[in-house]
Amino acid sequence: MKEPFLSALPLIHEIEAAGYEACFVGGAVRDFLLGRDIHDVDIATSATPAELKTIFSKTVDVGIEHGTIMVIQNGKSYEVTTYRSEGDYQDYRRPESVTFVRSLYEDLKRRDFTMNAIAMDKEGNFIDPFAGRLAVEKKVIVTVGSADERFQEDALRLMRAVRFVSQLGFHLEKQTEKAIKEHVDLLRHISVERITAEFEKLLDGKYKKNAFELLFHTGIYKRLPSLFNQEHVVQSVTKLEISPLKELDIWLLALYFSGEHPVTTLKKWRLPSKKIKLLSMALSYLMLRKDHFWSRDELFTAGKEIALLVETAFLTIKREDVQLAHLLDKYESLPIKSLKELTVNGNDLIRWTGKQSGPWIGKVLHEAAQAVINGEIANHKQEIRSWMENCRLI
Ligand SMILES: Nc1ccn([C@@H]2O[C@H](COP(=O)(O)OP(=O)(O)OP(=O)(O)O)[C@@H](O)[C@H]2O)c(=O)n1
Ligand SMILES: [Mg+2]
Repeated sequence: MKEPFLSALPLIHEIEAAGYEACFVGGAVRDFLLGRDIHDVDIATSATPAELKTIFSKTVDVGIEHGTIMVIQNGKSYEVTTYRSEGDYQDYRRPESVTFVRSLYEDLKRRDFTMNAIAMDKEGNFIDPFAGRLAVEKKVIVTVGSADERFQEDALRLMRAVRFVSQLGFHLEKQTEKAIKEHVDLLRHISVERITAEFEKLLDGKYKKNAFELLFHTGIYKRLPSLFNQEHVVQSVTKLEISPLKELDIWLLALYFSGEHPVTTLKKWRLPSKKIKLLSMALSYLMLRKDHFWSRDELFTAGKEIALLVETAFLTIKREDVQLAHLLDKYESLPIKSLKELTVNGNDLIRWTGKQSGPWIGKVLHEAAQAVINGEIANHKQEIRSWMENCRLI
């Protein structure tokens, strides 16, 4: 056995010493079998939360209504969940109240996919009544028992299936895929926040092209908080497979293909306002890098055109530039961020040239602004004027 299971072992020993069962379950066991990084181990037990509290001195009620408490030991925290059974699901969402059971089998039976229904005991033996290990070996996502029932119990599982495709590169078993198609409408019962949380994991996955194809193929995309243009997204995602950008890219694409104001789209996904701000800034920076100096309003209405630009920007931007933080630092350090910040305006141009006002003014200002952004000249009135004269712009 390896970390982080090893440091959680004493907990299992203590629960067992008190006369109850305890084992590792869920994503940690699945990821262990796959050789993936394991973030947090989940422990399942036959002891009720009240019984656990008599065993451990430091506990926090993190999800006690679902039978989960957090045990704190040696400065680390572990989620321990009491075995529970299916059948308490209401309105196709997670159950409001749960029925605790004493049997591990009953607990594994109510889980979503066989790969997530494998338990591992303290000696590293697997308890795998639904052939989850075989599914992992075959890279297949298949529900535990009836697919219809599992999806009706909690419709978020539709999204989970697709995000596992993206993270793990697995494929959907036939019946499971059929049931997803049939139950797409159930997603309307699921909160936007939960859908977005799964979608963000999907965006972070290595196999997002497959996942996006599935979103369209199953019809899930119609139930997402904002619409995507299917053809454009599939094309772009194919390119993005080789793009070093991770979540930023698809969020940006989501904006363009929705054909509406980016902030409107991102609000539909209920992203935190800080994130919305960061994404708009990253968007502006990408535009500036592609020599497109547009006002915010123009930027927001340019839709498709921006999409094409960003696609090429993804492919041309240097790898070290792509970290969001790096991108934003660069954006912050730009000498000007809009035409209005240029020290020269249209009236100056008219005065200097004696010419009539017209579309030429915008073009000249635009070129000067781009030169300032590229660091060719400083944002000083006289310097800009000389530069314009040298370039025969005025
Ligand atoms: N809608 C859900 C959510 C979770 N589970 C079960 O609860 C476990 C833990 O859930 P969670 O931590 O949300 O997902 P993981 O599968 O552990 O994935 P991750 O690695 O992203 O945490 C899952 O493995 C699965 O057995 C479920 O049956 N149905
Ligand atoms: Mg987990």
